[in-house]
Order: sequence, then C-alpha cells, then structure tokens
Amino acid sequence: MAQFTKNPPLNESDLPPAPRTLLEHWLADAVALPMQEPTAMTLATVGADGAPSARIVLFKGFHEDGLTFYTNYESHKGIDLAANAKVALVFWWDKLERQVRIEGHAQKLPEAVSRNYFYQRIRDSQLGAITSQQSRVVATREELDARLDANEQRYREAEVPFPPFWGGYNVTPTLVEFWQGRHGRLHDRLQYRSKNGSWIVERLEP
Ligand SMILES: Cc1cc2nc3c(=O)[nH]c(=O)nc-3n(C[C@H](O)[C@H](O)[C@H](O)COP(=O)(O)O)c2cc1C
Ligand code: PXP
Repeated sequence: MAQFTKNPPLNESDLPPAPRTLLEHWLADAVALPMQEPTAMTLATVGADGAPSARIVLFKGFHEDGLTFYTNYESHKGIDLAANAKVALVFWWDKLERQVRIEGHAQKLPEAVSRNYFYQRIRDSQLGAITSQQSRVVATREELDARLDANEQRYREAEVPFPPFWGGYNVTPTLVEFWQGRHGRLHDRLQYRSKNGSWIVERLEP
C-alpha cells in the first residue's frame, strides 16, 4: 500500500479558533480538484433499536455553523433521526489525503430554507423527490418509472409541488477531527471538542 506523503505537518499553531474556518478551507481545496463529488460525506445514524446505519449524502452549505444536507424525512435515515438526533459525518478526500470526522446532532432546517433549496434543484430532481418513497421496497423499476411518468403528466404545465416529506437537516457539531495522512501511518489528528460553548483543540495519536 502507498504511503501518505502529500501533506506538510498539521500543527496546532496553524488552527483557527473555530473548526468551521478550517473545514471551509479544506472543502475549498477539495472543490478545486477534479473530483466527482468533493462535498460527499458519509452520514451515520442510529435507529431506535440501537442499530447504526451509514450512507453518503451531499453537503449543501453551512447554516448557523451547522452542516446541511437534504433528504426524504420518511427515509431510513429520517426515521432514525426522528428517534435519535445524534449523528456522525465523515469526509474523505483521497487526492488530498485528508479526512474530517464530525459528531453532533441533526435538526430539521426551517421549511422555508428547504423549500428555497428544493426550487434551486433541476426540475427532474424535484420530480424525483416527489416520486420516490425513499428507502421503501418497490416491486419493480417499472412501477417507479410509471409513478414518475404520472407525475410528469400531472405537473406538465405547473410548478412541481414542494413535498412536505422532503427537506434539509442541519448538523450542529460537538466534535470535529481534522486528519492528514503522514508517512509510516503516523498521521496528524487534531480535534476540536466543544466544551462550555468554546472549542478545545486536542491532538490524538494516529
Ligand atoms: C455521491 C452520493 C451522494 C448522495 N447524496 C444524497 C443526498 O444528498 N441526499 C439523499 O437523500 N441521498 C443521497 N444519496 C443516496 C444515499 O446514499 C442513500 O442511498 C439514500 O439517501 C437512502 O438512504 P437511507 O435508506 O439510509 O435513508 C447519495 C448517494 C451518493 C452515492
Ligand atoms: C436521492 C438524492 N437526494 C438528494 C441528493 C442531493 O443532491 P442534489 O440536491 O444536488 O440533487 C442526491 C445526490 O445524489 C440524491 O441521490
């Protein structure tokens, strides 16, 4: 396996007072590279039964220092989040040899914010959102396509209605770890931990 070699050391003295600033820099570095989905992050949730599950969602910007993403509120993750707001997020940028791990809690975004984002999406994705009963079992692909066709016909001359079961979540972080690969697997790991309303920086062993 290749060694991680790209990064200069990540030093405590390089860190801004709040993690959002560094995360914005790292996201900008990722977006500047030719990567298909530089804002993709793994979202882990925990169900009412204590079982974890994880999937990728797209980061869609900050809201009051939280990280936002959009989804179906009745999906597997939506049902998990209704029972347990605690989540973990992970970004991994292969070309940068960088990982960011976040822990925090997710809250629904205000409906007006979700509605605004919904109408920024292309019309086909609006139709996709109203058509998909995300995470449910569907008998065949044809059944899904038939439902899409029906929605296309129904709203041919009209705005796609904003679905009440679709919208954003805002993840307020309580822990943000910045990880950079280093030679010999002695990576740099610096974490911000929220304590009494301020951030404490700690170095973790690799
Ligand atoms: C690159 C990528 C980005 C994705 N972004 C989203 C997203 O922003 N929102 C979403 O609901 N699903 C997104 N998905 C699909 C999810 O990974 C997942 O299949 C879906 O949300 C259902 O998850 P659940 O059944 O655990 O709720 C994305 C998948 C990939 C591969
Ligand atoms: C089901 C689903 N919802 C939402 C998204 C978020 O992306 P966008 O809002 O850019 O379509 C994705 C991205 O793949 C997705 O697959």
